[in-house]
Amino acid sequence: MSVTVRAAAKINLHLGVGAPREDGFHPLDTVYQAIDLYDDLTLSVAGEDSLTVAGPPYVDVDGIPTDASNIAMRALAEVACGDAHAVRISKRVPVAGGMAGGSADGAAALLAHDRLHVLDQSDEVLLAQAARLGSDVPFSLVGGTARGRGRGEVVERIEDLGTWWWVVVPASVGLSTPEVYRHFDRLHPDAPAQPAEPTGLLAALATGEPVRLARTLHNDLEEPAIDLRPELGTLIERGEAEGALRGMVSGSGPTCVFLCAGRDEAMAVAAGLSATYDVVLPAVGPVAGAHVVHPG
Ligand SMILES: C[C@](O)(CO)[C@H](O)COP(=O)(O)OP(=O)(O)OC[C@H]1O[C@@H](n2ccc(N)nc2=O)[C@H](O)[C@@H]1O
Ligand SMILES: Nc1ncnc2c1ncn2[C@@H]1O[C@H](COP(=O)(O)OP(=O)(O)OP(=O)(O)O)[C@@H](O)[C@H]1O
Repeated sequence: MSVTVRAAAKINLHLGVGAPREDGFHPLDTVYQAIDLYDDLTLSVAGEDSLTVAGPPYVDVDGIPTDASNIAMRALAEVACGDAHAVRISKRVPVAGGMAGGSADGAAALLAHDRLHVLDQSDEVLLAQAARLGSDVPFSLVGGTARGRGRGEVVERIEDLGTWWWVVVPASVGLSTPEVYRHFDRLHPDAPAQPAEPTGLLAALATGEPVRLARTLHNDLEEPAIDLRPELGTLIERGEAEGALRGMVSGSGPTCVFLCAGRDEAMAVAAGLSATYDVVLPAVGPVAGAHVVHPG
């Protein structure tokens, strides 16, 4: 008996970051969107704990711990009541890419555990478990388009009837999320306590018009990420020259994402970028949060 859960990568359409709190975390006002780039996690009961990861060549499988420090194993340690488990992850979300790949696996493990053991816990309980694992994990459960506050873990769904086409360009070497936040602090020692609100973006989302959304995309971690990796600035300019409405760093980076006018435009931008960049992935959002699927 096994259960497979699919969980999506995220983009931050808006990422407002405030001055660090006393606990070291930064207050956020963010708008997440789940896109159709997925990890699948399969869970079964076993004699001893084990974890294996497989993925396409662009996924840095060697950069993923397979011991108790893997976020999927941490999730199980949080909730398991004695049983050992075998975990298989089929990974497509770039590692340390700013797309919440680890968080997706943490959310998938929580949901798979709940379903495998027929616990049928409430959303409230699962969301509280997710918040203990990491700031992005509750959103990985919820999916769709949602506003995140607190340190990102307080998630509120947003009605989003749009279909948004993206082109995703991962980097071959990841960036550390804490390092990007530390660099934000260096660049902005006088950052206000309150993060920037996504007022314009929420209005643009409601119109369903990509040109309007493009004008309101905002990421406070873009500047530190580009300062650490200047080539990301070149990539963003190139994607916009290829016809994207707007390019931006995804979360803490280094993955860059490009909003396009529609499906055909995304395919054209992807074809143009493919001449220079090895991995270029068209994607659409919003999509569902973590959910059970039949193993493929
Ligand atoms: C950059 C984002 O992806 C935007 O959604 C998230 O803020 C990162 O979320 P995450 O990877 O789930 O982060 P966590 O695992 O909770 O924290 C990892 C580290 O990131 C930094 N961190 C994270 C979230 C936050 N609001 N402030 C922070 O300063 C802290 O150094 C923390 O020790
Ligand atoms: N299941 C997992 N998948 C990927 N990385 C994991 C996993 N478990 C632990 N890690 C570790 O966590 C680090 C960050 O990985 P992750 O892919 O979640 O970064 P990220 O997408 O930049 O995160 P975020 O966008 O939430 O800040 C990796 O470098 C790796 O060492």
